[in-house]
Amino acid sequence: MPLPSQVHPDIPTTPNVPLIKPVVALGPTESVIATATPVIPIDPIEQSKRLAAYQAVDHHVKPEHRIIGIGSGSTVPYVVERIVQQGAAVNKGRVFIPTGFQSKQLIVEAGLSLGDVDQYPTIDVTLDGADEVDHALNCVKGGGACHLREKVLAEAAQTFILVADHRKNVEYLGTNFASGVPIEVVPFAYAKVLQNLHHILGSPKATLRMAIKKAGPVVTDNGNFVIDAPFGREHMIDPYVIMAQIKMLTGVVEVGLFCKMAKAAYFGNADGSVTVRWQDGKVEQIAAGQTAAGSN
Ligand SMILES: O=C[C@H](O)[C@H](O)[C@H](O)COP(=O)(O)O
Repeated sequence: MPLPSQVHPDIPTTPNVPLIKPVVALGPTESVIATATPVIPIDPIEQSKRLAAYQAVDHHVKPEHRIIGIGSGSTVPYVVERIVQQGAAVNKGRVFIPTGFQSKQLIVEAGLSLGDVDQYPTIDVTLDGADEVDHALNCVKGGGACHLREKVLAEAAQTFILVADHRKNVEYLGTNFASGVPIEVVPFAYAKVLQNLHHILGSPKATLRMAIKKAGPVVTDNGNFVIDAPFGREHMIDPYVIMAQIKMLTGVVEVGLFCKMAKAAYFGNADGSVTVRWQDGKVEQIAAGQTAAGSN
């Protein structure tokens, strides 16, 4: 996964600054026809992600932090972008632990030092994206099939922080992210796990996740398959029970339900503000002019 400026070439690296065409020196025989420089608007959802990521990094990635977990998903490139902005001096002594191929690439391409959780089973802070987060800070993860490693890094972290845009901020899981709970399974067990999900745990629409540009199923960074299992609201009001039941099925490696693991969740809003939900239920609104990205 490339850095944010490569993912979205129309997005300037400094928020609120329009993209200017590069100036190219002309040769002596060349002339130029004056045209208005196009100002390409920043995608509002991308701006929301960046707001959340910047604010979370500014609050939780402190100079004394040495071991930092980097999660997966579309908001995480902005986390890395902000960490790089903290400067080479502070980043020199740090080690960054990825949750998968995407974050490993982000770390390497940003020139940061790479480590792994088997070397560093205690992490100062992990920042990660989410598919949805409820008001009790339960969340669905695994839309990108990274949730096994993500959960290990979340557990290893002294502080686990979620970052996302406002669409992920929901009262109940399954509100917008309807494809279901991602479940990583050992390949040879997938049919039995599916049968158990359909007939025992009450998810008749559970399906094996298929790849888009490859014939066959999605294969995770760990060589496993993923099942997506939708559950009704009655299970999602307090998802811990269904999470534990799914995890008990033989062949299941990890469930993409993270129950009350995060200390805080940062959501970038369309109006440029950031909503912060804390573990203790407190909700903080950071006004547009007060956000880290807004003040840049
Ligand atoms: O497996 C992927 C991770 O759990 C992601 O953090 C999650 O899917 C959110 O990704 P995105 O920000 O791309 O929606």
